[in-house]
Amino acid sequence: MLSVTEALSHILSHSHPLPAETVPLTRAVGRILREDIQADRDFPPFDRVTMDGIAIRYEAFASGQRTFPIAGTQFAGQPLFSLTSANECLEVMTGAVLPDGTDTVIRYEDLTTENGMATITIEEISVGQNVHRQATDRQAGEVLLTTGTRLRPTEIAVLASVGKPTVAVSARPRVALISTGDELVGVDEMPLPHQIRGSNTYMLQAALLTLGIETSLNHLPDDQEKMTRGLSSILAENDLLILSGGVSAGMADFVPAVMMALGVRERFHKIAQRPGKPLWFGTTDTGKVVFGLPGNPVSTTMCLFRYLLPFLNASMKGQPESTRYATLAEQVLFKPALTYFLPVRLTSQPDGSQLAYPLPGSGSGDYANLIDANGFMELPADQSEFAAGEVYPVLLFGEI
Ligand SMILES: Nc1nc2c(c(=O)[nH]1)N[C@H]1C(S)=C(S)[C@@H](COP(=O)(O)OP(=O)(O)OC[C@H]3O[C@@H](n4cnc5c(N)ncnc54)[C@H](O)[C@@H]3O)O[C@H]1N2
Ligand code: MOO
Ligand SMILES: [Mg+2]
Repeated sequence: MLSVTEALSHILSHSHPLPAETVPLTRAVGRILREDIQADRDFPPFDRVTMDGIAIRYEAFASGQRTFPIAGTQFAGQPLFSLTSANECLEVMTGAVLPDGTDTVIRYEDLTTENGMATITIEEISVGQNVHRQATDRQAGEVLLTTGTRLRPTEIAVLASVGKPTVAVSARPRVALISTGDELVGVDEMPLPHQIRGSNTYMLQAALLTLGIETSLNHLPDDQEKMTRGLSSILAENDLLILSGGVSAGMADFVPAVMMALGVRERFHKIAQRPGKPLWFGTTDTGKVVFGLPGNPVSTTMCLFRYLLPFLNASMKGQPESTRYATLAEQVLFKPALTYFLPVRLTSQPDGSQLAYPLPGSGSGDYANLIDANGFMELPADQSEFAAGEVYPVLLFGEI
């Protein structure tokens, strides 16, 4: 059986880079940038006042002057004023350009004003205080964001600042999510005693939406013929199919056979892991990709984080995410020669480390257990005892 890393490299070898497209900035969050972004101006573009108060020439203060006639006011958004007399001051507001002829700002809390005069009431000031100097953060022409960056709200702010009403990002794959199983009913239906409401495709849809990927929700029954017909048209209209269920050893687990009948070549079936062992992966000659995720909800979730998200990231030419690690809080024993994805509750410690408390739950059907967990810890297959204090990689639910 394939190991986790072998399976992932198979999967990544079948990711085809998607083309770039231009989208409005207002729709770009979560998408992968496909152009380098330069600073069009210095950051900040002018000497920026950072406190409401008065601007003076430091020399005047250093020579003993404490009371300054107020010669005017420089508001934010007004063109540059000049202080004509070195012994006067200008009132200045946060966000304003520092007036020409001044170099230091004293906040209102440190002065009094009366009859058009400002008197500084503190003894210690430093030259240049309360001024955010032009170009101290970034210089015009500097590359701020590189292609492959996933656009978070903080990057959206940078794009707005440099004047990008539209931005080049990776096109999104056409993705169909397909639940299978006669026991499943819709979210708006009342299940009979032997039925359940399907949840996996909703979980997958939510995960992909955070990457800006829209998906269609589909359902097919455990009927080989109906499944073949349904999947044939879904395959024709999509680049990526993500199925849930129907991939293990049951008499109604038709997904691998149906896929092969539709010309999807099996690249692998089964990985030495728990949960998620029966993962099925296939591709067509035309470059379409099919993930047959195991139906048990914890397996589906684990396969999303370990395989599907890296695949999508590679297809959209995103910069690889760095591996996260945490420290196991308690001893764990796991005998089978399988990589064990253990649900854990991560807590930050005062020393800055992350402790992972095991939440094994009652198996891969126990998705309520994931409410308390905030990630999976990946425990290697060649070990059966995992001691408290050992450090292992973690997949964090909050990272998407
Ligand atoms: N004889 C064997 N039986 C099983 C094996 C095996 O190796 N030999 N593997 C087990 C493992 S491990 C897993 S994981 C499951 C995988 O099952 P399938 O992918 O075939 O999925 P189903 O049989 O259709 O369903 C399994 C389970 O998941 C529930 N399910 C399915 N879809 C959804 C959905 N959209 N939302 C919520 N829950 C869903 C379904 O009701 C079942 O309870 O097989 C083991 N069996
Ligand atoms: O490997 Mo399965 O995913 O235990 O239920
Ligand atoms: Mg099954």
